[in-house]
Amino acid sequence: MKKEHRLLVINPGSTSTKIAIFDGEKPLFEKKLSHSPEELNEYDSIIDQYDLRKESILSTLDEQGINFNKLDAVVARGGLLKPISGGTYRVNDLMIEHLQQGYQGEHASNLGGIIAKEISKQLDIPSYIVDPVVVDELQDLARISGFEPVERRSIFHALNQKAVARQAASSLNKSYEDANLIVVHLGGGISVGVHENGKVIDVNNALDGEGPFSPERSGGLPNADLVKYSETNNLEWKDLKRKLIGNGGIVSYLNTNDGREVVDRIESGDEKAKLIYDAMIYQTAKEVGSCAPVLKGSIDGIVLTGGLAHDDYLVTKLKQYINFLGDVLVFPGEDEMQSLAEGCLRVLRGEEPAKEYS
Ligand SMILES: Nc1ncnc2c1ncn2[C@@H]1O[C@H](COP(=O)(O)OP(=O)(O)OP(=O)(O)O)[C@@H](O)[C@H]1O
Ligand SMILES: CCCC(=O)O
Repeated sequence: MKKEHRLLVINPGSTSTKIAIFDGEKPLFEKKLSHSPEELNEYDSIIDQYDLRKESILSTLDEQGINFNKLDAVVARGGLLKPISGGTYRVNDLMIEHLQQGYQGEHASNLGGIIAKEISKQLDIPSYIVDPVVVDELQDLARISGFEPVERRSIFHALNQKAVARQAASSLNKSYEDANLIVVHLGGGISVGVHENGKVIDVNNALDGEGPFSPERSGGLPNADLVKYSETNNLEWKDLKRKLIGNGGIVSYLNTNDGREVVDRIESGDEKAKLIYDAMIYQTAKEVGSCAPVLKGSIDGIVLTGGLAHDDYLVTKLKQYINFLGDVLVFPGEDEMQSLAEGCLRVLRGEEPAKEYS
């Protein structure tokens, strides 16, 4: 029998580092290494967490008795690089430089490629990243913001959106390259992407304040009021960023980022929780609506995914607003580890060439 490729998969998130060993498509071992706020607060920047995260990966694999010499490749979630098209990229020196400097800002996934490269170098095997958050396939029209010095940027849940869009297209008996889909990732942040024939031609920048508010992020805010608020409170961008990303959205109104807690509060009669949660659903529906003309109404399906898509209350309400636009398909949660492994396997098996970051 042909030997399967064995992979180490690394996915650094804001409060955890997920790791897995895959034999082909099959996960042999998966673990979420949690990092407490106290532990992370000791570091000024995410890049400074490199040793902490790398050591916790290596010691966990060691405890599990994983034989590093049997690995064929390391694959990681990539970070805020230059805008690039979707696909699997070999980690190269320029990528490492840009991940270290945070080319488009700070994000936990900046550590993914760096740690992958370090481990793979010692084992003399290749390392890759797949569909990082900066995948940029925007059509030119979508880049225009309305104020010349500011260009719209594509920062979103590319890995999960692309993986789920492929599944949705296949369930519609289409190839991803032939399908027109609107994909709604409902996570700690919310991104709504227009997938036309295998390219995400428009999407809200879900990190830097476009689109609906979400459990942890404010989404788009009225410009003048935001500037007045920051001047009145004497806030620099780094302070404001902390309030809007991480402590914005539902957190700022209800002091929790947990959708399950909000739903429990609504069920026990909390009117404020209901108003805020309903408003998040309403804003998300408006964002979906704004995508329909991009496809000129030719929509094969609207796909709901991410953690909040597990919630029947949200899915039912959202469907009431958007059902008229087309069939709604629900793929709750995300499977980023599997998507990373599959992206790497497509390259190792020669089904797709590895892209070069340049
Ligand atoms: N069954 C559920 N019902 C309601 N909310 C849920 C359920 N499962 C997860 N959630 C909520 O989904 C949200 C996103 O969780 P998830 O863990 O998918 O996102 P994340 O990985 O932290 O963020 P992102 O997807 O933006 O990277 C959280 O508010 C979480 O509480
Ligand atoms: C918007 C990119 C992914 C995330 O941090 O939520």
